[in-house]
Amino acid sequence: MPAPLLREHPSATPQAIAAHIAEALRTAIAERGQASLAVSGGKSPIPIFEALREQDLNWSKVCVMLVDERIVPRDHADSNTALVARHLLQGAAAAARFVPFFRELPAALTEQVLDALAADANKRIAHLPWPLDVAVLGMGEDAHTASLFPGASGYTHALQSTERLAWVTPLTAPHARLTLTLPSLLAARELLLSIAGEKKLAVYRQAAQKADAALPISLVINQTQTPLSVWMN
Ligand SMILES: O=C(O)C(O)[C@@H](O)[C@H](O)[C@H](O)COP(=O)(O)O
Repeated sequence: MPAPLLREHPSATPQAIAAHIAEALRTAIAERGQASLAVSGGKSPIPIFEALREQDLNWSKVCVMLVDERIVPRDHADSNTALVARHLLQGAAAAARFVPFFRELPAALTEQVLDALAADANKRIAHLPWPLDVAVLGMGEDAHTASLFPGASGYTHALQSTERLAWVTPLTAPHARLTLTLPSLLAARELLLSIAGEKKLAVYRQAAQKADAALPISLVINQTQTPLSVWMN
């Protein structure tokens, strides 16, 4: 039986997901005068971003940040910051305030440098409206979500840290990352998870059975703190 905070939306369209996000942001603006939205990178959110930017919303009251960022320069093909700039912060949505985790990058990413980058990024996001109103999550076929990659260095810390953000170096995906920690994701007022395709659906179904740190998304699904809507297609 699905957890009480979990709502599944089969045959989801990017428009339906965008309408749901926009409604939550409008409510936040009406109640608190501003809204905060964290979005995932990767490929699947692109149609959602393009539908969301068309929503009727007072974008100047919306703060946008990433759920996770690959530690690459902004002009790198894998930059989530560039992805958001290209696909979400366009038209009326360009009025949103986007807060990047970093600007300049050091040449070598030692653990010490990663600690300093994470500390600096934590400072950058310290003044944003918090908890997040909405966090939009994706999922990989290894059940990672945000940059919570099973077995990665930094993973256990990112599951437990009281900081908003931490670094993670995945074994199975390129680039060291900065990611919102599990506690800060679960502190959001609302979580959305978007998954597409049979393979991801099977992983989701398996992860829905029980919380297991080997399947990071299971820690988001099997929690009793935050409403989670799952959008499948
Ligand atoms: O890598 C990132 O930047 C992510 O935020 C990550 O968690 C992503 O959501 C999944 O890897 C799914 O990625 P796709 O949408 O590309 O399948």
